[in-house]
Amino acid sequence: MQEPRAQALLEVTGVTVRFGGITALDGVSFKVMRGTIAGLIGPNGAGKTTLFNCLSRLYGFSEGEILFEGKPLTDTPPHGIAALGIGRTFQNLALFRTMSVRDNVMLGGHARSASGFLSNALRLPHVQREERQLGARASQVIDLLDLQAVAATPVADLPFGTQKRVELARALMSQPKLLLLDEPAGGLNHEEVDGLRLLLRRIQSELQLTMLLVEHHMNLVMRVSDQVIALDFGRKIADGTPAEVRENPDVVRAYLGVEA
Ligand SMILES: Nc1ncnc2c1ncn2[C@@H]1O[C@H](COP(=O)(O)OP(=O)(O)OP(=O)(O)O)[C@@H](O)[C@H]1O
Repeated sequence: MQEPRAQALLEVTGVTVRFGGITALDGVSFKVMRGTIAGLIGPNGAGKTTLFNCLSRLYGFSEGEILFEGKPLTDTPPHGIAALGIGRTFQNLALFRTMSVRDNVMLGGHARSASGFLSNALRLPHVQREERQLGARASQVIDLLDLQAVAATPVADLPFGTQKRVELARALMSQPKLLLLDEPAGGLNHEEVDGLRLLLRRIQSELQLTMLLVEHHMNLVMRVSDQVIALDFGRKIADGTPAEVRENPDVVRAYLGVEA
């Protein structure tokens, strides 16, 4: 039997999504191995967001299959995706701006908590235990993302780059096995992008996390990813190491719009 770490965590096979006359994804297949960072690139309209939305079950697909840990994703309803181990961040931050960093982070853990509304309201002993565990985990995640100094600060009072780290922290609270990052470098300055690259590597090594990121910031994708997948007009045009993909003539053509 194969070692679990050597297996693909995610296997996308022949996924096709159509919106009326538009084929947003056209038979896309790729694998992401456990513990690796994969970058998903492509010009505007290539199908990157559509693919993310398929992975978080916001969109259905007319053909193909997505296996997560060897099981069809379609076996799990959309609201069960976080509990299955797939977390995500959004292009536009989805934080509660008047709440503190710590409270925002804590909320990320509730997506996976087992307690129901009634036992929460009654503060039953197992709920209190769960709250304590969530609190301890929030402290760990806040430390990992260097947010200790601002833990009590309302999110609205923080610079945009720090707010993005809070969103990342919140996504980590659900203890995902696969983290989908939607343009994590969007809106960040040069220095912040470099900090993000180191942070993603730290998260990967400390939490043994697998990540798939959609990103337009080429420098970040090429430096942080173990594998890069390129889409164009809904089709996969390249899949390999950053060096291989950067030199691929179809990728060069897709970005420059000229013969390579
Ligand atoms: N809900 C939808 N209804 C109709 N068409 C859609 C929908 N979502 C995406 N599309 C179309 O599918 C194609 C792929 O779009 P998608 O947003 O996945 O591309 P993208 O690679 O994420 O682009 P960008 O980099 O600009 O975010 C586009 O032609 C888009 O107009």
